[in-house]
Amino acid sequence: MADRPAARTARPGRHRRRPQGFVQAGLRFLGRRPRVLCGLAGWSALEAAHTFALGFALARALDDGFLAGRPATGLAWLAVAGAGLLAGALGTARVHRQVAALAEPLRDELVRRVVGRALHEAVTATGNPGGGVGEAADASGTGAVSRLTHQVEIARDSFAGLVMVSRSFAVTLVGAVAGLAALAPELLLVVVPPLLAGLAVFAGTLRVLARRQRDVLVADEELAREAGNTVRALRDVAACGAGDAVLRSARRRIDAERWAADALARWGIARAVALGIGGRLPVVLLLVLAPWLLRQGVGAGALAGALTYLTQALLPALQSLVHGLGGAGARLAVVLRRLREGAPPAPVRKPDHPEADAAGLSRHPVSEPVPHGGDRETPHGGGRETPHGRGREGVPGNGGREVPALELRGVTFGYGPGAEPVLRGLDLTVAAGGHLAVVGPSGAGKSTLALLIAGLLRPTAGEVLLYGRPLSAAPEGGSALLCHRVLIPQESYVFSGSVRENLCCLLPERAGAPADAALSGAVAAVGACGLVRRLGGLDGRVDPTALSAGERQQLGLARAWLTPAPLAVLDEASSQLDPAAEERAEDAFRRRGGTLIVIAHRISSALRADRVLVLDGAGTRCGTHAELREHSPLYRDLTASWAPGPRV
Ligand SMILES: Nc1ncnc2c1ncn2[C@@H]1O[C@H](COP(=O)(O)OP(=O)(O)OP(=O)(O)O)[C@@H](O)[C@H]1O
Repeated sequence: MADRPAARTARPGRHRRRPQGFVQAGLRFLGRRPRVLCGLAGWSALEAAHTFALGFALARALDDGFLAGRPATGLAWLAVAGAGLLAGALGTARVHRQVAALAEPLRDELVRRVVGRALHEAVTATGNPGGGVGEAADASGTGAVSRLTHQVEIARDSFAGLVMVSRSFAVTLVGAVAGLAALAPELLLVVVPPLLAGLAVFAGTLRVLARRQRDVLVADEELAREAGNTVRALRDVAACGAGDAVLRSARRRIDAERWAADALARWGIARAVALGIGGRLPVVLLLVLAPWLLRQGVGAGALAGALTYLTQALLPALQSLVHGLGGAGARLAVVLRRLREGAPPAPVRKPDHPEADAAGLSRHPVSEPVPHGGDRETPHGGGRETPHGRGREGVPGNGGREVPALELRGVTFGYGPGAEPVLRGLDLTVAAGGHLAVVGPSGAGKSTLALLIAGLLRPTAGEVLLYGRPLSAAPEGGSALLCHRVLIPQESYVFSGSVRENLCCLLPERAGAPADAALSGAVAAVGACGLVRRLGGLDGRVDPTALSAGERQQLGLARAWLTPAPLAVLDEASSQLDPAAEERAEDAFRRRGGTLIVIAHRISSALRADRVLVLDGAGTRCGTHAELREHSPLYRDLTASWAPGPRV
């Protein structure tokens, strides 16, 4: 089993609030309904009479009727038992109505509270009590109310079940004890002590059993929620290379659930012991002590009647009580606690990025006031140096040599064993903090190079090193590389969800939820404020089909800008933006710090870089703009064809 301590610490349902709150609230609720309670008691009395008649009439039918040679009397007593059965059935039917008269008002009261609170929170969260509730708040409010009303339904059913089992046990106990006393008081001496002992064992372990049951319920729900989320997000998980993280998280949930189920099973023994002592031991004692009872004058019919009380009434009622209180009771406690606690209040943040504020982004509250990584300054705050800034990148390697951000050593790559290689024996070094533009004619292998740098393709020969570490050492799939490099392709992947979700999907799990300021800063940096404002802010919905290619690129750029990866590779990632917007986006990545590699399609992009790599098969060269203008005929041709036109 995986790390059990983790499962323990994350153990669900470890609630500190004392359950007396619910008991008191429940008693107050019942106290306000005396008529219903009286009706319930009256019909329950009819049921108790039925239980009484069950054993008593049978005993009389035997002792006074059939065993005494008076079959008519015996049959008459059996008729009494039959009438008791009918009366009991009538009582049970009426009891159901009375229970409904208790459960329905409970549901109404809970629904009223839930909806009232959800509305209140929706209005205060938007800070607009005048009725301007935002679309996002609207949507989340509706979802929350729908979830909570579903929980209310569960609470109602659990409450009704709880009332039924506890009432039924009480009624059966009264009817059976009265019947035993009427048959022969000696029978009580045999039956009542073990019954009380069993009840005491059950009562002693009830609280811990309910807690264990609650743990299982909560763990079960969390596992189901995780599985549901994973299934819905499969495409995103694959796209973000988050398979390992999702698997780890699912394993944690499974372990937590297994631990909770094991613990419940262990405590389930206590339940079996209570049932054995309270329900089965009296039967054994009755049989063992039958000779003594007969000597005390207890008739054979009375013994049969007592056995009937035990096996037909008390044992089933005790079973229902033991299982019902553990199951429905625990479910009710969990649901009521959730309804009482509701969603945590959403703090409204003050805007701290002027541009973002102008875009109206910071007005949206965050659900959790978690900063984006405790030790991480936002890359966007007031021009501060970033974690992926040159300071961190310029780590001297062995022998005092600064480790380059990227090294390609004799890289050859072809799409298939027999295919002509796209790249052949390519050597390239990009210093930490450097800015390289890659140019070349269509089909030269620029995107292939970007994929090799990102570790999404593996070289046929040679080696790619990121910050001195060979990519071949990183596990296949890319998720382990998310902290080192980010690749922004031309076709930006945007999915249905909130703007926030679209921005955060590449962030490493351990970084936690980023602060709104960090998200707004990323949006502002790449010039996407107008777009995000139009979408409704950070919690606005994204419909990929309703966005232009350029808008999708803006979201992709902001998402990449936000990551802590020190190496950013832009593969024509701003090709759909106008030149000014593209310059702004590239500029944002340069100011972000770290190393930048741009697959360029405009001369302006190449001019902004420190160095340019011209991919041209055997004529591949790397140098400054001026050097290449002098030594690379292809570069001269390309720059001539670029100016003044926009594309190669
Ligand atoms: N998945 C693939 N399978 C087989 N061949 C491929 C694949 N992807 C690209 N190629 C081929 O590899 C070569 C290089 O393609 P690549 O996309 O890297 O070029 P590029 O320089 O980025 O082109 P462009 O500027 O048009 O995007 C091309 O001949 C292309 O047809």
